[in-house]
Amino acid sequence: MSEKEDLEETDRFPDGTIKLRNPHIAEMDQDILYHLALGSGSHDLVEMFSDVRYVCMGGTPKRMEGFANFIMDEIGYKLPTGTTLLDISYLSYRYSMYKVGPVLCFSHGMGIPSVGILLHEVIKLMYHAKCKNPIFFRLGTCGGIGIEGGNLVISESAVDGLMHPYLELPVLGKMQRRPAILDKQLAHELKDLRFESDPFSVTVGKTMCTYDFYEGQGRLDGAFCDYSEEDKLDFLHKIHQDNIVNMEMESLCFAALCHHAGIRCAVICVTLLNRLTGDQVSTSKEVLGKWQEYPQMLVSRYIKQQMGLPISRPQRTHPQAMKNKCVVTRDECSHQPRMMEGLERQHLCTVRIP
Ligand SMILES: O=P(O)(O)O[C@@H]1C[C@H](O)[C@@H](CO)O1
Ligand SMILES: O=c1cc[nH]c(=O)[nH]1
Repeated sequence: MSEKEDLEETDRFPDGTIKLRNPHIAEMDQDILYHLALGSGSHDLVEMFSDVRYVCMGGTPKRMEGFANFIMDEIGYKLPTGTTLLDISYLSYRYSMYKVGPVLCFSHGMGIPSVGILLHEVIKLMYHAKCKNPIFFRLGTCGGIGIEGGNLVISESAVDGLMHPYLELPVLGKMQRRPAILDKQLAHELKDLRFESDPFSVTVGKTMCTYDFYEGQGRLDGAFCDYSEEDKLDFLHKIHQDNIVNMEMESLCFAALCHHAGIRCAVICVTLLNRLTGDQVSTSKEVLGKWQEYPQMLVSRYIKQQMGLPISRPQRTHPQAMKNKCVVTRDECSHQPRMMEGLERQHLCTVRIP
């Protein structure tokens, strides 16, 4: 299988709108985006979504609602008078979806089947709405391989659990393969948006995308386990030597479907732990919540930069996060610090800032 790495102008129409690689859709009277509770007949998708330029997705509804509120503040977007931020897809009871000006936020659930279904419908949404040159981001969590918890990994490429760089899907009784290609330039542009003062490192590297959180990622703490700790560590060290820097569960499908649709995309995940030293996610929920905002900080800076907004001001806190508490690196804080469990380069200061 050989496929070009870079997207070309011909992957989209000259005006930047999506070329759908499915001749049947244009022939249909209407297209029901069932899992989004939207349809091309029931909704004016051009009116609702044609201004979308950035599509951001991550596992949980709470994270993506938090991101929608965060990006609203960051880009200074005001909702139309008399409206509040609503989950546009609430009637689907599957995924959540928030729109903040040119930014569309989705939750995608866990794993390849869930993100795959969502991507089919979001790509069709981009097509029906005539969105121009949309960029897709996955803002996720992952296990670091040789990277401690609370740091960022931007995927340069994605492989499955057998180190295959493509998504496999049985279609009509035959295995279909789609190369999982991510936009390397976008990955490095995002990395360059890290500030010195950020409490996290950013690694651009190869991601292993698995079909399971437990045995699929070589954990010893699932309901079942037929291998020893030595077997596990042999495997993790081996893939580490093959330049795998993290493991998660969606990047392969995300990269493959976006690339097939001619859409630039990036996967930015925060590590929840270093898998070379453990399996259980034992960091407090409060700290995990804060860590999950780190990918949002980079993506927000990218969006602001693209929109011509200033990004030089270091973001000290996230509105959803510490509710007016000072969250800065230890060196920056003049208050009396209270050290937080699991944070090496940070602390949560108990002083409220106005
Ligand atoms: O975006 P999320 O945090 O859902 O990404 C990873 C991969 C799985 O979906 C999940 C497993 O805990 O987290
Ligand atoms: O170890 C981890 C942590 C988050 N998500 C994963 O898929 N694996």
